[in-house]
Amino acid sequence: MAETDKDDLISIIEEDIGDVDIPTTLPLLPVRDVVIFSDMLLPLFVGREKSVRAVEAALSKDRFLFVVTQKDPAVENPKAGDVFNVGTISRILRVLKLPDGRVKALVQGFAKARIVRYVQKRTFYRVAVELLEEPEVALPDLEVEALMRNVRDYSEKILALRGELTGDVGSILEGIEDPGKLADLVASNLRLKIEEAQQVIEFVDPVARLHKVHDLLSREVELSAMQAKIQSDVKDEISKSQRDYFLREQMRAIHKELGELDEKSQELEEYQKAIKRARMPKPAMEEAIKQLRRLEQMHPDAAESGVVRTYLDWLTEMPWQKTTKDVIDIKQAKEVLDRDHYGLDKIKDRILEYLSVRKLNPQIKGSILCFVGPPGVGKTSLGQAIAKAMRRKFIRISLGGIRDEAEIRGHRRTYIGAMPGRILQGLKTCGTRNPVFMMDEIDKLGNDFRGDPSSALLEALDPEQNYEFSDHYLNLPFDLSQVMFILTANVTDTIPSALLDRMEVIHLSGYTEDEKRIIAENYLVPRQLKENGLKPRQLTISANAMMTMITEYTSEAGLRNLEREIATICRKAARKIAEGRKGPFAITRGNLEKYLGVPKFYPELDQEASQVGLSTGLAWTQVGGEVLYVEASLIRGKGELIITGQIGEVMQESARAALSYARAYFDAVGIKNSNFENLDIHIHVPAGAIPKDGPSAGVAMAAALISVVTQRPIDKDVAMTGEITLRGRVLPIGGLKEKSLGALRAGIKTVIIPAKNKKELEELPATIKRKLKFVAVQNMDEVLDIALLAPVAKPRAVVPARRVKAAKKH
Ligand SMILES: Nc1ncnc2c1ncn2[C@@H]1O[C@H](COP(=O)(O)OP(=O)(O)OP(=O)(O)O)[C@@H](O)[C@H]1O
Repeated sequence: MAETDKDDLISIIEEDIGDVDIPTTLPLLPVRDVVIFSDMLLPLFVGREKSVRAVEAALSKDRFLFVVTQKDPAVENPKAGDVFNVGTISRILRVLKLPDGRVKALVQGFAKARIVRYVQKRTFYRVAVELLEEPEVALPDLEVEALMRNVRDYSEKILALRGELTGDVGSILEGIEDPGKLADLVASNLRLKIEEAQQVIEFVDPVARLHKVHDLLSREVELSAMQAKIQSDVKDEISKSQRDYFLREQMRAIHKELGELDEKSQELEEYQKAIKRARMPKPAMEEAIKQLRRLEQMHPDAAESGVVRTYLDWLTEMPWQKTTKDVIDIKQAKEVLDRDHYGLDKIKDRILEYLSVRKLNPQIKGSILCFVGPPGVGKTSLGQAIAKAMRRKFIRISLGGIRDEAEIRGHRRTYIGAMPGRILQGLKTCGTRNPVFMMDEIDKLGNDFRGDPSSALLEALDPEQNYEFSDHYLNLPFDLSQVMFILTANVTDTIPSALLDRMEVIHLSGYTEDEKRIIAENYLVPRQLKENGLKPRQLTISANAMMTMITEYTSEAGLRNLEREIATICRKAARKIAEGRKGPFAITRGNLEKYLGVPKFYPELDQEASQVGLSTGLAWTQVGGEVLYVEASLIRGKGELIITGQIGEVMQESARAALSYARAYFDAVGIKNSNFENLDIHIHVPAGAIPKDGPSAGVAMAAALISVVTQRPIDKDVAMTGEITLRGRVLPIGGLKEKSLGALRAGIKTVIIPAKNKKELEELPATIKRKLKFVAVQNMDEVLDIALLAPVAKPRAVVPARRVKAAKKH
């Protein structure tokens, strides 16, 4: 058997064999796994019996052998067809007989030859060969030189990539000028596959052989480069993570040595404790543990781990079981309500009844309270007082402008930056699951393609289903049934009806000027003094000054702006004291302007004189009651009705009804309707861009129309409210108290109200009734009797020239 010892250095020996006769019949030595090229030195272990004989035969003669490669290295006893035809005539340079019968021989390739026939086949093969003479290459040849240069470069590159490049390789390669020899040397050192090496040897023409080697080399360069890259990438990756791992382990060992926990274990342990502390219901606990496991397996820097941590934080910080103990002492609750709020007797009673029921039946799934009223009338502070009375925590969120369902119910965790909805956020902030939870501006809730927040809200508020409210972020049911929800709104019309059905609406109306003064003196001023660091004796505000502030510096149903003005005075006084001035400061009507600047409102001046075609209606808006002026005029046109001034559909219809009534009236009083054929009737409801709607201005519109046609001015001190029918009946309206307060603020003296509203007068504060004269009417005739003054000119249905011009200009 002939085996190559591939690890032995194979090098070239330039030996002149010119004077040696190369025989053409030689013993055959089949070898496996190697192709021997001319000039190549190769140590061989010869073990197979036939091969040992062949070696012995060679040694007994001139030491020449024909070394040829087996096609299949696995064949133990190769026959004629099992070896390639082309091989190398080689000479044994040295032999060593081994004790086990094997022979170690060092052979050197001499010349390339092809087997012509098998001469002897018995104990070993002997073959007759034909020498394959290489054709001469005519040098210098540019192409051959370029090829040789490339082959040298490639060889060096490959050896470098394999890490086998030694200093002398370059010079050895440089030293070979024969293209055939270069091809052989490179091929023999390239660790080619047997088939490829055999292909190379079979090219007799040296240039063709060099080409083949060149092709093999270029492929090998690519392969080796790729291999090297992959290896280095893998190595980099491995070495980085190994390094990190190693460092982390070291840190862990150090911490352990110091009796401390490393950051990760510490964090995990803390979460574990927090999960226990949170006393979650079973499903939440299971989810928390599952997430903790996930976190444990994650690399601390993985992006996903942040998401898991935030989720765990939420889970563990939610007040799953934490509650405050309700103390419902009705007497004490009354004290708290009275201490913080003046008046509001009916509302306080209603709240105390609500609390009493809760005291007797704590499990009651009662309705939800909803405070409705203009801004600054104490809705929020009543909510706070309820919380205080029950010793519950108080939390307040505003729903105004919320359009996205996710604001209520949270975003799914798959979104980046996902968060639970406002309700759970609120609960987490206050830390108990039974707070008084106030939701402001329920009437300003939006609704669009992002979902309907009101349906999510309904789920949260509905006592039938809110014991397992499901927030998209938490994705676990949370019990809201212990929360006491209180909603607030300015009006009820825009509250989604499904919500309104479930609420117990408590109306809070605005305050009269006297009430405001009393509240200001007893509640707002002491609070503002305290907040601004002043002592009561350092600043006093006279009753007169306070009244002026109420009438000339604010014009509102509630107390917001008044409190702000008081705060301004306190701040200014505080500054003076801080600057070293000694008090006390007394604010009087005389020096009020020094503190607050010029008055902002002149209520008495709203309408200086009674005018033709100008009536005063009363409106009930989001900010309380207000006067509403209605102007009517006749201009040349085609008998059309023009209505302007941001008014809603109901009010427009009301204007048409008023016009129809007015026409019937003109007929009745003998004014020909044919007079209007060339005239347009224009009704305008001025005062800002505030949208106005509702039917209760019908009476005021009819009065303005009749006034402009009859040329009788309308008494400026009279305000009117009521819906009108085509036959002139006056129908009832809502919000009488608010409207009366609005009328008072505007300096009105007489208010015409529908007869059906008369009963409500009993509930109005005495101060209002003292200052305002109420006249209840059944029909429009009565209104006209009270409101219209004597005509300023002859009744006519034509337009004064001055007005036509003005109208044309526009
Ligand atoms: N009856 C009252 N007695 C004492 N203080 C009052 C009374 N009503 C309102 N206030 C005070 O007036 C201020 C404004 O009230 P609050 O903030 O409760 O109004 P609100 O109705 O909630 O207004 P908004 O609708 O704008 O939220 C508060 O400082 C409140 O304490």
